[in-house]
Amino acid sequence: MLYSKTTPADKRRLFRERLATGELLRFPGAFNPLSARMIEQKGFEGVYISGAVLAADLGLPDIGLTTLTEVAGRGKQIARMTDLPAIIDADTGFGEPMNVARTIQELEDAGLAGAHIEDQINPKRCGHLDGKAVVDEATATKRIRAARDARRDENFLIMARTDIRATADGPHGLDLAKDRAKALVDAGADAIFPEAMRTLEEFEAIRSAVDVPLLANMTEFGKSELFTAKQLADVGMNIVIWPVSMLRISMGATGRALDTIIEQGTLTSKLDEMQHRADLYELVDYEGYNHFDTSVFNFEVAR
Ligand SMILES: C[C@](O)(C(=O)O)[C@H](CC(=O)O)C(=O)O
Ligand SMILES: [Mg+2]
Repeated sequence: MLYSKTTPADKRRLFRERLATGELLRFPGAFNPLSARMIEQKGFEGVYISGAVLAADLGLPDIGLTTLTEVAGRGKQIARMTDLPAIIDADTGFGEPMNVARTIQELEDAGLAGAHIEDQINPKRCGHLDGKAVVDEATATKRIRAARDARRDENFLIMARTDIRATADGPHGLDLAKDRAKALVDAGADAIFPEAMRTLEEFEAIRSAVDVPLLANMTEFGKSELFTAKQLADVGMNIVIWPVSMLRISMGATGRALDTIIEQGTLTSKLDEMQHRADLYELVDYEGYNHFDTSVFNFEVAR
């Protein structure tokens, strides 16, 4: 009832323990606090909070328009609704290394279990678009050092994302990614997010280059093929995200429902696709609020 029973410090500790097993942890993207509860209810290991979704939710493109205050605020709303660890997309850290330091402390205070900071130039763009540019190694590693120095809970996971793969075609791009990943680990990154890997072999190449947990991004309509959790586990990935997928599914369904209203004047034909009132009430633990007032939940919901 109300919010997570697990403290942020415990979430981080438990997350680190789970990550240390080397198994693949599945982090679907929560597009709002309620969907984080559903991710937990279904039995996933964690919740991902996407910058692209946060921007899209505000009707904005994913080009670094959202601010630290907005991202930390939404991250807090989502993280507090689940006992699962939540990892948030901190883009480029919202500025210079000094800003990265403040970002990490704000995200710790917001109850997140970790964040990724990427090596794109400001303003950043979606990792799966063409024409990205990255900062040089010295600047990228400075961001990660600043993040490490700033955190007060050593279990807060600092993940470095590198976008360098897509800046060059073919094997050269992959070599750049391997070198950048190594440099980021040397700078103190706890984990690496190699962005826009094209094949399983590319994930494998990063796996053999560094010895820290690796994240695979299974975003749709992008540069990576969509692999199964099993395929990614088999090449040694440790976290997989479906960052925007649940928003895409929901918006797709919403568009079809709006068309149905236009065509049929009613949503009766869509009832089976809807989350039932009873399921919504269960998800928000309506009944639990009787603890305060026994008249809060005193009705039956017919399915
Ligand atoms: C992971 C990502 O950074 C995000 O913000 O969710 C995006 C996802 C996307 O735009 O599909 C990215 O890969 O850049
Ligand atoms: Mg992003």
